Amino acid sequence: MTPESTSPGPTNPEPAVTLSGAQLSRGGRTLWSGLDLAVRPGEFVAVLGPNGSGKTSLLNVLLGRVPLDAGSATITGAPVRVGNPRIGYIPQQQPVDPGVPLRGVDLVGLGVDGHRWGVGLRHRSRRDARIAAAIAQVGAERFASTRLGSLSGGEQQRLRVAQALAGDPALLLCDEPLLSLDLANQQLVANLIERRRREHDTAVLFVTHEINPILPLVDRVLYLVDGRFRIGPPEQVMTSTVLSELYHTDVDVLRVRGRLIVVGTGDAVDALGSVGGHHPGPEQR
Ligand SMILES: Nc1ncnc2c1ncn2[C@@H]1O[C@H](COP(=O)(O)OP(=O)(O)OP(=O)(O)O)[C@@H](O)[C@H]1O
Repeated sequence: MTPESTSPGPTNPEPAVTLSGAQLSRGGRTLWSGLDLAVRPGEFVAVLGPNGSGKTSLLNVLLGRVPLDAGSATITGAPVRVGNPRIGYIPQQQPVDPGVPLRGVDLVGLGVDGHRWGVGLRHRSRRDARIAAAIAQVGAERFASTRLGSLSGGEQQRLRVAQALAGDPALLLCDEPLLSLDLANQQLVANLIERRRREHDTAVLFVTHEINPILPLVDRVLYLVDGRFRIGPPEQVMTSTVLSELYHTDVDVLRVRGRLIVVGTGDAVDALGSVGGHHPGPEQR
């Protein structure tokens, strides 16, 4: 597959992300190779795959933290680099020690001037206004001045979203942002990301093990398995045929009340881990 977009223009804008012939090996293993992908502005791409398939490593490549072994990667037309202000990043949730003196408002502040360490915005009032706007965007005014370690996982995650949005990103990289959130907070965080995408044409690369909470939002899926991958709309990739090919074993994909249930057999049960929503939901338990 080759990146779909050619020369940028009003009807063919610069892709938010391009990967061309991208290859990455870690620990002596090729995670993926020959990866071609162009993500257009405003596109929502879910990145799925079992543990260790290279999803987080892909985000690290786009963040400029890990070099490709072959091929190239660009962000809004420019080569990847560390500290790219066009990128908003929501990392995997880490527990925050209650003793850490960082407040929500400080975390969001890093999103405003994090790419300009030691310089900051010229006018403090403008910086404060941007922080306040980002906090308001996620409805976190009530707890923004509280220490992060004293906040619930859902409250912390809202502030991480605010931090990622504060820099006005063209691309949002989200690493399992719904992990360990209850259903209401999953919905809330997914809606915040979706609103950003819709209102600002921000492209979204969303790493997840559970596609169901975001299924209505997803334009395309990038599914990585043991060095193999498929890219396409969910209805073309999340099928028994495609997943059986990727896993080299029988995998059934069922649609139950708008949810995708992935059922593997033999090794696939282990290989699938928590992939793609095969967990029994409350209604199946
Ligand atoms: N710095 C590193 N050095 C060596 N190997 C690494 C490094 N970082 C990651 N890896 C290996 O690369 C592989 C892919 O890791 P990665 O974190 O990208 O997977 P993932 O698909 O995000 O997994 P998970 O679903 O468990 O988060 C793993 O086998 C991991 O051990």
